Formats: sequence, C-alpha cells, structure tokens
Amino acid sequence: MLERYSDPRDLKKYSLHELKQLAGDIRQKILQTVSANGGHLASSLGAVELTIALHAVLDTPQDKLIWDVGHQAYAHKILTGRLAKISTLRQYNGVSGFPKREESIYDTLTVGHASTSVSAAVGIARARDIQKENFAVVSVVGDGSFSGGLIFEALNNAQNLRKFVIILNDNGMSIGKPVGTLAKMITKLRLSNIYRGLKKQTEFMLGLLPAIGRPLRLAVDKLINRTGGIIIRELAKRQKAGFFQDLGFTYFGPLDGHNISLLAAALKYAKDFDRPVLLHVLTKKGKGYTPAEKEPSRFHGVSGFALETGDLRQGERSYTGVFGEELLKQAAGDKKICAVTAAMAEGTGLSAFAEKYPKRFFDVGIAEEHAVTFSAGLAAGGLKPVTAIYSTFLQRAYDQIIHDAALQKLPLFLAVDRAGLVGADGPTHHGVFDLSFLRTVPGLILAAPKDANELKDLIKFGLSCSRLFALRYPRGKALFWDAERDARDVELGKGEIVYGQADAEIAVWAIGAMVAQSVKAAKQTGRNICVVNARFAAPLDKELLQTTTKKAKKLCTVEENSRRGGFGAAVAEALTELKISVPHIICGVPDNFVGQGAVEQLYQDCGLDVETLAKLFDA
Ligand SMILES: Cc1ncc(C[n+]2csc(CCOP(=O)(O)OP(=O)(O)O)c2C)c(N)n1
Ligand SMILES: CC(=O)[C@@H](O)[C@H](O)COP(=O)(O)O
Ligand SMILES: [Mg+2]
Repeated sequence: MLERYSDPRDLKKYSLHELKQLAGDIRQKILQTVSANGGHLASSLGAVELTIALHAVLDTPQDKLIWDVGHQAYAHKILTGRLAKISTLRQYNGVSGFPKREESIYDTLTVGHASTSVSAAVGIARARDIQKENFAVVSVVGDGSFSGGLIFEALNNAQNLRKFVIILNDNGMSIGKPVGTLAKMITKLRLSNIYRGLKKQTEFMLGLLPAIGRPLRLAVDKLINRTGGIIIRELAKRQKAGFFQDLGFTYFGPLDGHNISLLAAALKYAKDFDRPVLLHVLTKKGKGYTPAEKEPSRFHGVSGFALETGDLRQGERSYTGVFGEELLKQAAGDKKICAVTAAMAEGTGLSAFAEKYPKRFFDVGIAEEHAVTFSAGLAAGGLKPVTAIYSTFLQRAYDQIIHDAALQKLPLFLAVDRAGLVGADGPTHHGVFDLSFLRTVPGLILAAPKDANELKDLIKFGLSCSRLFALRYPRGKALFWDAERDARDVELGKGEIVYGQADAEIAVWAIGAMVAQSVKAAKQTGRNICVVNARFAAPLDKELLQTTTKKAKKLCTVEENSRRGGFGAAVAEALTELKISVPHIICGVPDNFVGQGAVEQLYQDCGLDVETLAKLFDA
C-alpha cells in the first residue's frame, strides 16, 4: 500500500481493508527506521490508525492539524510526503524527529516541547474566524502532556470556537506512568460505563458500515447519514465528563483509537461541530510491536534496537547516571534531601532515588513551572530540594526561578540536565540558552563541571550551599569518571588552570564539556596557551581572570551555549569592570537555531570542534 500511496487525498479513496493494510505497512516502516536511527518509537506506533483517520477525514493542509510534542508523528510524516526520505529521520540534514514548519506544509507548527498545541490551535482558530475562513483546527495531545499548565490556560480561552477539536490521545502513559489527580480523572473517564459498553457500540457502528472494499468516505458518510450522528451524540450526552463540559467542550468518547472507521466517523462529525469538541481516544503505546507494548517506557525514546529481539542499543556511562548515583549517596546521609522531576524520572537519572526514597521523591508531571515553584515551597518548608530538569524545558520556568526562588533567597538546587547540544532531537531540545538566562538572575550561583568527577564535587557543593544553585551538565558520555573517588570540596567561585601557565601568551577560558575540548585544541597548536576551567559562570573567578590575562595577547572563551549573553559575555563584562584590555574571542553556539545530528557534527557547525578551536587559538 505504501508503494502506491502518494498523498493524503489517496486515503479518501481507499477501502477500510486497504487502510488497515496501509497501517501495517506504516508500522513496519516506523520499526525499520527507528531500529536503525533511534527515535520515539512507542508513541508513534500507537498513533498510526489515528493518523490515518485524521488525514482521511480532514482536508489537510487546509484543515490545520497540530501535534503536541510531535514525538508521535512519524506516521504523519510518512503520509505527508516524507516517505522517500524517512531513512534520514533524526540524522544530520535529514527528516526531523518532530513536525517542523520548514519541512512540510502539513506541519502546522514546529514542536518538541509538551502542552503547546491547544494554545496554538486556539490562536489559529481565532485568526480563521476573524478572516472569515472555514477550515477545521484539530490538535492531538497525549494524556501525559495534558498535565501541562499551558493546556488549561488554553482550555480557559477556547469558548465558543466552532470547527475546533482537541483529540486526547490517551494511552495511559507519559514517558513513565502519568501522575496526579488529572491522570486519575482521565483514567476514570477511560474506565467509565461508556467504556465498558464501548466494544458493543463499536460493533454496532461497524455493523452499519458497508462491506469491506468500499471507500471509507462513503462508508463514513453513510454511517453518519443513517444515524444522523445519533450514536456519537448519544455518547457525548451520556458521558459524565463534567470537567470538559463545564469548560464549554462537547466530550465524545472514549473511542477505540485503533479502529479507523470508528475514529473517522467521530472525526467527520466532530470537525464540523459548532462548539469546541474534546474527542477522547484510547490507544496503546507501542502498538503492534510486542517488546514496546510490554515495556512502553523503555521504548519511548531509543537509540536504536535489534528488530528481531527488541534488544536496545546500550548508551555509555552518562553525566545523568553519575548525577543520579551521587545524589543517592548524598541523600543517605541527609534526610532533608529530596528530588523533584517534571515527568522525566528516568531521563534525569532519578529512578533509583524514586525507588529508594519514595517519600522524598516528587514527580509532578509535565509541569516545569510548578516543579520550580513547588521546590521553592519545599525549600521554604525546610527541605533541600534538588530539582532536575532538562535545560530546554527549564526555559519555561524562568519567572519561577526569578520570582519564586531567587527573590525569596531560597536555597534551591537546580540540576540542569541536557545542557548543551543534545544531538538527534535537534533545535527544540538543545540546551544552549541556560548560561545566558541563568547567569543574570541575582544571587544565583551557576556552575558546570569539566568532567564526571567534578560533577560529584559540585553536587556536594550544591547540597551544602544555602543559596540558589544551578548546575548544568550535558547529555551523553561522562568524561573521567572514577566510581571509587569520593566527592571533594570546591570553593565558591573558584576556577583552576588545567593546562599551561598563568603567564601564557594566549589565555583560554572554558566551561563544562568545553574544557577538555579546549585542552585538546591547545595541545594541537603547540603554542604557549593557558587553559582555565572556569567551573563557575556566576560568580566568575575575577582574580584568576586578572592573573591569566596579565601577559596574554589574546583571550578566547569557550562554551557550549549561545555566544549571546552567556559565559563569554560574562567574561567580557568582567574584563570591562576590571579595566583589562585584551582582544577577546567568544567561541560558542552561533546566534541561530542549531540543527539535528551527531554532536560531533554539530560541534563542527558551531566551530566548537577541536580543529576549529585550535585554529582560533592559533590565529
Ligand atoms: C515541556 C516538556 N517537558 C517534558 C517533555 C519530555 N516529554 C516528551 S514526551 C513526554 C511524555 C508525553 O506523554 P503523552 O503526551 O501522554 O504522550 P505519549 O508519550 O504517551 O505518547 C515527555 C515527558 C517535553 N517534550 N516537553
Ligand atoms: C520527546 C521528548 O521531549 C523526550 O522524549 C526527549 O526526546 C528525551 O530526550 P533524551 O533522549 O535526551 O532523554
Ligand atoms: Mg500518553
């Protein structure tokens, strides 16, 4: 079916039987691609039938389809012109792992972060109405992403919208188990009486459909004409989905999210409804691939796997792993230490902590703003919260850091994981702004370790610190990790010379993973260079800056962060303040969004690879 498929208009001509065959082909293609390239497997496998039904009923791209997060959209990519290039998924210059506006007219928005789709959809629908256009707007949000506060702000502003559908794609999972009372409410809806009768209703609706072999559109039209939407309306009427109804939504569901004809019938009806509709569909994460169905969390995002056995490609020892172990160790000696995550327990290395100290562990769901303010509350209440959030997701909690933690002078420990270039996830996920946005927060101490041993030292430092402390560390392989070595003391704001002498002719100030990179580059030049591990971006070691620039003819700063406003900018400000006049080159991520691909390749694009750094130091 995939071989003869061309674009979404074809779907309207296919029979149900053909659509089911197509679903099978798409699953195989997804499995083939992700087993080789890595990617978000389980969510995409679960959304295949839903995607087919959406494109079969909607007139995309005129009708607007918006995916939340976008990690479930591989079938959408395959169906909308990217089949031929799907083998390049997540690779350098290849097909993006998320919907991306530049990539296709079918990708309404570029996404990667959770809970944005409904706000955007409300905006698009209001713009449509003002301009008297008539297309439908449909967003697809997972049950895990529904916990994000932005969703509620959007629901609160969707009143009276017509041709406006939110599909709640409920697979009973976030990356791990969804948490909180909202997840409970969704579970309750899922298990309601209606669900028990779901099978019967499905059978009844299908009984009304003509025999296999007829085009789906005819089948759906006939179904709707015959019943006048009665069944679906009945479903809506009988459902006690008070929460959504009170917000002005008509609730349909829950429907079997793997039943193409049922989904198509419901969508056909919902997309032209004169009020906002919430269509609740039930899907299975990992559908169609047994290892992923059994362990959806492990198959959420993978680096590649053996198709036959489901054996996952193993990662190397990571900073995240070292962080998780060291925190566990420190927590054994201090009962006040607790850990907070926003739906990323595994990703931030906190799973072992959660198991060992369940009462001191808090997963707040996808709710980064809440995670920070809640942690500030824990700190105000006398505990020592360590709040681990990916750099890119911490961006949305900026005001909480300023207003709810810094201004209160609360001792909060922010563990900023995935700081730097993350690789295949690309521009939505690179953590290349945190040095810029954190270093300007008054009173905040900002540090980055040069290797895994120093990560341990800085964790110890952070836990004994009575101020707001942010520790950034990258994704991927941890440098110089010595399991036996205990964490050592670190002095606040002190850097160190790691290569050469203070009176060298070229001074290189680096931070985090760029320290090792700079040492390699310095060695390559054979010049008289001094490399400093700054360790702290705030406060900076100004004394060491004075010493190392006394004789220097040139200063280079190196950071895995935007060149704008980051570590290099902090050094430039210090030079001005100290009245030091030295030519200064800021090496960092250029002022644009960096693409996807292997980190080494991206380093080259940013001029942060050893060869380019060596040339810059030498020039
Ligand atoms: C703001 C933000 N926080 C965290 C994440 C990481 N993340 C990506 S998908 C996901 C789970 C989403 O669950 P759900 O929406 O139910 O989709 P499913 O994975 O179940 O298909 C999480 C936590 C993110 N992308 N954005
Ligand atoms: C879609 C999403 O936001 C996460 O699944 C993210 O891709 C995880 O990244 P890591 O692989 O770095 O944990
Ligand atoms: Mg889910």
